[in-house]
Amino acid sequence: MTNDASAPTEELTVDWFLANADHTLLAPATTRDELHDFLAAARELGVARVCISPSMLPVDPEALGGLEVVTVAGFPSGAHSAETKAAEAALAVRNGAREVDMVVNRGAVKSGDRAGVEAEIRAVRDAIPGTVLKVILETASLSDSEIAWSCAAAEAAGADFVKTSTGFDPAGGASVEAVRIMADAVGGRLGVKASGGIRTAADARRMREAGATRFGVSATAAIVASWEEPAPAAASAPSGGHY
Ligand SMILES: O=C[C@H](O)COP(=O)(O)O
Repeated sequence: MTNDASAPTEELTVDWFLANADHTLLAPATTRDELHDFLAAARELGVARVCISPSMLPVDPEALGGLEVVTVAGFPSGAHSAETKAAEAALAVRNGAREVDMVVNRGAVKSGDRAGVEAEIRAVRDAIPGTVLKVILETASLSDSEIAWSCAAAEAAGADFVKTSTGFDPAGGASVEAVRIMADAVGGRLGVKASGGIRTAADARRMREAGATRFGVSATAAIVASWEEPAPAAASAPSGGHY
């Protein structure tokens, strides 16, 4: 299964987390040297995948050292045309991306344009057949009902995952509540990627318990370092956001 949408029953070990984390570097001013250091750290951490900006592709296979490349389309606003997102995704796949995380058109979601949302996701889906496609909803800016029907649109359009956040929305990143709504909406048929503001192992565990099957994280080293720490008594929702 491409979306690892299995129910969250297995123990959340650090190895499972590393196998299901997209170690992320999407800061717009990232330099080539910073990318090089990030990839070296990713190999050291033992993650399976890195999520980087499409302008960084293709990546020297030696620098990748077996890491799979995830990239983004229409990032971070999502306000690009469907054609632009589809072309960006197709180019990224030609440049070595194995998975593409597209940002949904939030204006269309806010307008209640279910057909338009589904059509743009399908446009990207059709542009990259056989490549894992995730749909970023930017859930902190959506109502519960908007999250739920957007997930249904993503499923109908053939996406493999729904994903909470870009990590760049001032309104916030992933929340337990949003992940739960998404997991309920896709019912295990699609994966659920929690991303944005996940900073500790306790955050990751809460997301997993809510139904996350994948994590988008830039604080991967800190999460791994905090793995054996006791969980804090009070659950705090990650705030997310780089701005
Ligand atoms: O897509 C992934 C996010 O950009 C990661 O957000 P983060 O830097 O808050 O972990």
